[in-house]
Amino acid sequence: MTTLAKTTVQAAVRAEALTKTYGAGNAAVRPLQNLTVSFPAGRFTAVMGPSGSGKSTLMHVLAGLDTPDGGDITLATDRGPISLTGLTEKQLTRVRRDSIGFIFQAYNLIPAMTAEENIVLPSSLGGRAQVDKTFFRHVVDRLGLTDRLHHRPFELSGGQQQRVAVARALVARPSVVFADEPTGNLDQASGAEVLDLLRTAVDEFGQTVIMVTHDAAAAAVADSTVLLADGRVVQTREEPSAEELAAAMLHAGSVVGAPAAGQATDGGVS
Ligand SMILES: Nc1ncnc2c1ncn2[C@@H]1O[C@H](COP(=O)(O)OP(=O)(O)OP(=O)(O)O)[C@@H](O)[C@H]1O
Repeated sequence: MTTLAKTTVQAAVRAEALTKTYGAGNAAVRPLQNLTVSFPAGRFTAVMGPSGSGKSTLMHVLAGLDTPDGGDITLATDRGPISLTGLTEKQLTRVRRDSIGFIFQAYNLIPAMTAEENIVLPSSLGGRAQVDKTFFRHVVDRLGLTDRLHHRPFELSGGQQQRVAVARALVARPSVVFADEPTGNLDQASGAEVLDLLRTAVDEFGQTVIMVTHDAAAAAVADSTVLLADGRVVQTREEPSAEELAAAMLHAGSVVGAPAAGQATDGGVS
């Protein structure tokens, strides 16, 4: 019991026995199959797995963008732990706005708005307290966006657009930042820059980052990696090398759903 309590306190997000099914009968797809995982606060965790293993579904469900069919999700926030399951849509919207940042592969910026307007948009919705100007300047400066603030997305490169999206996710100081393939559309140099910024968010701003990636080199930037296969956690690794992760991905692809001998299988990475 003591261990469980300690794990709960240290976890930024904990998911217990998540299930999710799309469709019915023979056409049913089960992207989450009794999935339990814990993401420690103040750390950078990568989520990897074969295509269709449930990574994006997990991110969306953990971030309150989609609802699981069963299981529990607990998010540690400034106001204490919040269970996402059972919240009304209105309550969920508030939790997303106040405690969650999300970075999408396709940036998802508002085309008619400047970079600055995009960055502060979530913070200005719903009567929320305005963004901390000092922190805004710090983030924008660290992300190299100071002289791009008045540009619209179409006037920015892909890498710059993703940096705006990273700034948007960080400025409100959410409890946790989810990133779903944030480097998937970027060239290698821009991708490395975004990864460096996510690392900075953890190391300098003390934030929690959970990132889905297909790229073993990108995952190696994280502190630990959770490997999914067939809707379950099959392995967790602390500070793995890119080579170890590439080998683990091959293994997960060939032994879908079967935990590797001697590996952690409870989903806990804290
Ligand atoms: N809205 C949806 N409706 C029906 N099926 C869905 C939906 N979203 C996801 N799926 C299915 O659920 C499974 C898991 O999808 P998910 O996107 O979570 O996998 P993934 O690991 O992120 O894959 P990839 O690496 O290819 O992005 C897939 O078979 C997918 O087709």
